[in-house]
Amino acid sequence: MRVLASAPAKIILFGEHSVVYGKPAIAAAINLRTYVRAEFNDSGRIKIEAHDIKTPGLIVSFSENEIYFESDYGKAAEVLSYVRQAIELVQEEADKNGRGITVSITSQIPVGAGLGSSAAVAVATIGAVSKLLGLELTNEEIGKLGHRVELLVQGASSGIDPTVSAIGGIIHYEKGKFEHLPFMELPIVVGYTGSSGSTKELVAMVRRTYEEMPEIVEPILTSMGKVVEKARETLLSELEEGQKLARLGRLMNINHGLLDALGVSTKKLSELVYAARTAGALGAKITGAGGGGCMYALAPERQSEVATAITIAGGTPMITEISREGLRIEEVLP
Ligand SMILES: Nc1ncnc2c1ncn2[C@@H]1O[C@H](COP(=O)(O)OP(=O)(O)O)[C@@H](O)[C@H]1O
Ligand SMILES: C[C@@](O)(CCOP(=O)(O)O)CC(=O)O
Ligand SMILES: [Mg+2]
Repeated sequence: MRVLASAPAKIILFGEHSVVYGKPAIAAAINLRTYVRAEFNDSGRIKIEAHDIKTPGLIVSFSENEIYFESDYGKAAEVLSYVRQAIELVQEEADKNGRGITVSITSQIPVGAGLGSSAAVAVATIGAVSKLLGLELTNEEIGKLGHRVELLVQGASSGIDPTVSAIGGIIHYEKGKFEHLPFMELPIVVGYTGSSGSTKELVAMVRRTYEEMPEIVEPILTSMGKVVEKARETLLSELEEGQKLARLGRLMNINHGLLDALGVSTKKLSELVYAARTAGALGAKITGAGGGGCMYALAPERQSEVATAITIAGGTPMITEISREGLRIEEVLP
């Protein structure tokens, strides 16, 4: 039997980082996907084929007739820990870990770019392997298992990314609970700096600042939570479309400033944010953990101008759409 599953990337519209501290956040699935194929093999082992992951450079040294491999294979193996944990959790749930399984991954999502590649790979793996092992899980349950994977690998995770990747659409999320917000096409442009940041490290960095200066960081996190509530209110309001987007844009700019105050922006991210605003975006901010990765801009009728401005500022623009669908089983072959 062979199963092919896919799960989408996301952008965090409002509230990354503060969501880890129990504040609300809003995220949307977008139409870039990670595909995971799972099938049984006869080796009795788990085999992972990750086709899009760059491993640290290969280092070899030679003497007269010997080759010595000096690469850090520990690091390379660590990169696959989301996939490994996802497979192990499903095996536990299914109470089956006898048979060999081959998991093969291809992905459209840039890695470490704030677009939730870790959650998408975990959710798609859980989706494919659970189906292979005959477990009947809902997408919501798969999102919860994805959260456990992120907690195991990262040490901390709010769970918003695996939730939105599993169920799709636009969600308001707080402490493990979510609500779908009305679906709307948001005129967004994502700008990729080309560099990456590790969520695990950035979340730990914010935690250290919090512990060192709680009296300063707590009010920042509280303000972020308030920005999110205002954004939710705006999205649900009867305001005319233009006014709604203008208000959301202003809230994005405030949210970006607060993220910058937490220290998760970079020079390049800020340059892309300002380039987008100058080109007419109503708002622009980081999406995801920061430290590199992506920003996004809200740019009704200005998407192509903003995309050009992002290119000129040295980034890669991506005009993406919100995805209604979360985890999808693409194909089951006997
Ligand atoms: N296609 C993939 N195959 C295997 N692992 C992946 C893939 N995409 C992402 N990952 C895992 O997710 C990690 C990146 O997650 P993270 O630091 O949370 O950034 P983000 O979720 O913003 O991309 C990678 O280092 C790798 O461990
Ligand atoms: C920083 C955070 O709020 C979002 C991280 O998203 P990403 O892994 O950078 O795509 C962490 C979390 O919510 O668990
Ligand atoms: Mg992640």
